[in-house]
Amino acid sequence: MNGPLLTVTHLTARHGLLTAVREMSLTVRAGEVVSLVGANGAGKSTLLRTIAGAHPATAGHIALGGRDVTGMRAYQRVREGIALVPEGRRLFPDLTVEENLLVAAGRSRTTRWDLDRVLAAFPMLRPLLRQRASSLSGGQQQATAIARALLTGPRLLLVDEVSLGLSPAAVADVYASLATLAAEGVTMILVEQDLTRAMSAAGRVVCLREGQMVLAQPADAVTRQQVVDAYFGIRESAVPADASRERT
Ligand SMILES: Nc1ncnc2c1ncn2[C@@H]1O[C@H](COP(=O)(O)OP(=O)(O)OP(=O)(O)O)[C@@H](O)[C@H]1O
Repeated sequence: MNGPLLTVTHLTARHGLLTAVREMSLTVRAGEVVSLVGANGAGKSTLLRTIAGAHPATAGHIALGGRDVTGMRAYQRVREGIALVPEGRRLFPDLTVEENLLVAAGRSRTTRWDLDRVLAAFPMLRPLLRQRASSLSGGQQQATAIARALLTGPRLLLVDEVSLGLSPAAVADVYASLATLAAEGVTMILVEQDLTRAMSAAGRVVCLREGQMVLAQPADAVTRQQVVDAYFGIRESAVPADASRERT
């Protein structure tokens, strides 16, 4: 089994007085795909952004491959191998798909992910290379944003809100490409609201609630109901122990 690639230790991140991520610890092994789920405001985006250096950590540590990156700026973490696809994707709308991709390719850490290889994982982008990003559908934009992140040669790919706002067909296309990346051993943390997708795409499901991790289980060892219960904070103990006796 591969060793840990990402180690998050007692991480706290705030927005002013609000603690969005509270003393969270999480380890992700090389080659692992983790789905991060949780209700709106649970802290998923803040966790991803803090790992990527787009938001400051108040306390705790983040290490990649054993190297502490907590004090590094976002661009330095890209060089270390952390790539974030943010919510809203943030493409350059006036540039073509190819230009958006090549912006990142110039900063690649490795030659492993060149344009051809990325396009093999995202075949839907090939006919779109000359189109301006502003003319793309949501699914095409998401594919471009993930492909752009891949061209930085990441060791860890973070994708916020993979399927938010996409049509069912676009979601299927994006997940087909993510499955290709997973098969190639790309380590990923995916924020996904769709629990069915979250559980089928990942090896492990991690659920956050109010800035804390309330479930972290192999995807095949947990039921959808258990994830839903963790999501809403419903515990078995909330069901009266004598409820079944009352019915008899
Ligand atoms: N820029 C900000 N300023 C102030 N508070 C913020 C900011 N961004 C997030 N928050 C708050 O931090 C908490 C965690 O938000 P975060 O966006 O990390 O959650 P999330 O699980 O990603 O939810 P969503 O699915 O809505 O994006 C929420 O209470 C949110 O209101």
